[in-house]
Amino acid sequence: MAHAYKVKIAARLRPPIYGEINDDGVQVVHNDDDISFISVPNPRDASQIFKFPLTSCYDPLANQEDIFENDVRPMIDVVYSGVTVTVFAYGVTSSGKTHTMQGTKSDPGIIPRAVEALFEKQSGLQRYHASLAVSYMEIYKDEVYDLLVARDNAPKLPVRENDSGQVFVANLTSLPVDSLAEFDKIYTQVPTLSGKLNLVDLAGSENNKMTGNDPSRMAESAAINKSLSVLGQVVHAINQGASRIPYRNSKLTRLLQDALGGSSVGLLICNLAPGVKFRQDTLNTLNFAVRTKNIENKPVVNERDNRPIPKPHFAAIQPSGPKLAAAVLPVASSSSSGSSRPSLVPSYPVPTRPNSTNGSRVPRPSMANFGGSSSLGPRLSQVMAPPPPPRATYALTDKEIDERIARAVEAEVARRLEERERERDREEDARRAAEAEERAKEMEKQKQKEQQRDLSCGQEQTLHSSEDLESELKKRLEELEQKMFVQQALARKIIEIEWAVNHGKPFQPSPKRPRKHKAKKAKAVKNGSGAGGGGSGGGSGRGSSCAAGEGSHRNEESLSRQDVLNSDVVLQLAKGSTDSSEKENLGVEVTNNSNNHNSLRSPKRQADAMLEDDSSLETPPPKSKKGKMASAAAAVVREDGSDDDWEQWEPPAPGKKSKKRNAVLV
Ligand SMILES: Nc1ncnc2c1ncn2[C@@H]1O[C@H](COP(=O)(O)OP(=O)(O)OP(=O)(O)O)[C@@H](O)[C@H]1O
Repeated sequence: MAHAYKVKIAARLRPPIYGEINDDGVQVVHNDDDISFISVPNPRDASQIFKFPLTSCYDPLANQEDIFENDVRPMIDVVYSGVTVTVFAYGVTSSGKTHTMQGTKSDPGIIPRAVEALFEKQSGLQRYHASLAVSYMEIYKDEVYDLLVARDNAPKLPVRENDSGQVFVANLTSLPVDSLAEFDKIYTQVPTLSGKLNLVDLAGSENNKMTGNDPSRMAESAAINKSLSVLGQVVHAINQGASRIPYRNSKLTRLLQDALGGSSVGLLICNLAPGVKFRQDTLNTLNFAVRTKNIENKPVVNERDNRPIPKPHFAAIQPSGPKLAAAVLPVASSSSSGSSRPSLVPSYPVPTRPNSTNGSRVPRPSMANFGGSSSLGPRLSQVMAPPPPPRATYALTDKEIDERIARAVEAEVARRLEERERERDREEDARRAAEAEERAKEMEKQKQKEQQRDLSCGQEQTLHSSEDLESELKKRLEELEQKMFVQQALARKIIEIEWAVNHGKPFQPSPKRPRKHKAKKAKAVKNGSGAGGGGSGGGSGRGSSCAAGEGSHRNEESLSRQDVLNSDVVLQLAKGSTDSSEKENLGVEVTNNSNNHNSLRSPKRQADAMLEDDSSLETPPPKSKKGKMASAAAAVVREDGSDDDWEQWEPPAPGKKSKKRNAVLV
């Protein structure tokens, strides 16, 4: 919750200028107990004195520096905390508003001093950087004009409100008053504060009787009166706790909205003209001041607090001061002119300040108490009564209130800065977290890519290795198959030789296998009946043709088991059979040298030759019909050698045999 901060009110009574009578119609009183107030006799009853205790009361001897140092310079610090500050001068024509706000070259007022202070403060900033820009506008006949463009074609500027409820003048020129280029360079890197100092010189609050009969001036005065009237209505509505504040009824109040119940810190300087001549205007001005000082702003939160102020309103105590009611705004008509036009009062030499020894007092903040929520009514009523209120009735002095307000503002500013710091830290953390997350995602993607690459690489390798393995297996299989064929052929021969030896009969090669079986086998192999199929197919193929069949297969197993009938042994047998007698016994005729050649060949070539010669391994022919081939084959495989069929089988006669063999070998 933002701290409520009341509008500060200062009153400055200018010295009489040339031609004016110093009749003590209005006085600034500094009591011994350091209470200052503005004293104005009741115009209708001089015995009655109205006393207006305000935040600061400056007598005619106060100079520009006093006002600036006491009331304005503290606001500069607030501006640099990011809070909008509005200082506006209010008073009757020629009361000294322009003198207070602008001053002269030799005696500069609040505006040049404030700008100078802003620069001083800016150069002293270490942690923050600030840019300064100036806008200058005039409200004339309830229209806003930009004073930084040529007057001839200056358009009327609209007053608008942004999303956060801040009122601004659209298209108003804003000129940088420092090197903006340098600021831009570091703008994005450092935090910036957006404070605003509104310095407002209002039009005279007098009635338009003094404007004469000039129609143009009358219209001008009416517009001024209207805006000042609305200003009074706004102040009144705020004090009443009204649900609707008529800010929009005039451009002036619209633009001062922030300073009147908004988020701006406000300082109202009431300029007072001396003498009985201005007494009624002075009362009007001070009435306005009294009502305005009850307005509470919230410098931090841009929200207007329309809640009723817990202090009795000035109007509520009007019965106790019947004369005061007439002095409350709106004012009656009088002569008036815009703030930018020259003063109606000619300028005269200003009296110099006398030495302090002559009893005049340096203006200082009033010590009068106005801060208590219930102090205004009694105080005002006491103001109406001759005896001043006892000191004890004031709970706090102005100084204490000022200190409290300053502390509250400082605390709020510190809180806001901390909040911004935390916000920045949070943003930084969030940014870092987002970056880390991004990096993690990136790494994860990279990892997945690498994994995919490795996987495809491994698959390729596996594929290659499996292809290699397959071709290797095929190669080995072919070799084994070839060996097996060789062994089968040899085994068959051995069996036949053994049979011939055992039966004392000459070796007679098996009858030639029919050609068609060979073709079948080739077809089977071609159809990919597999290695096992090749082996068994080959065996059966040959078995079916030579009647060796399973028997030869079993013998092949036996050969491989005992490793006796390996190719060397077989070759020896074959070699040994070269003897002619044995040749006769074995039934091997060397009529064809190809057999001898075969025995001298390499195992592979021998196998090929044997296979080729396999045609000579003729199975004993069936006795009768084809159907007996199977039983003959079964007889061959019996190990006990008691094969009736084979015994019954007679090798062919030599003559027939050679004929047959020739037929086979050819
Ligand atoms: N404190 C002061 N000390 C000396 N002279 C002053 C002081 N205040 C005002 N004056 C003089 O009084 C005359 C009127 O003052 P100024 O023009 O500032 O009044 P104003 O309120 O701005 O009038 P307007 O409403 O017409 O703009 C000027 O000549 C100015 O020099």
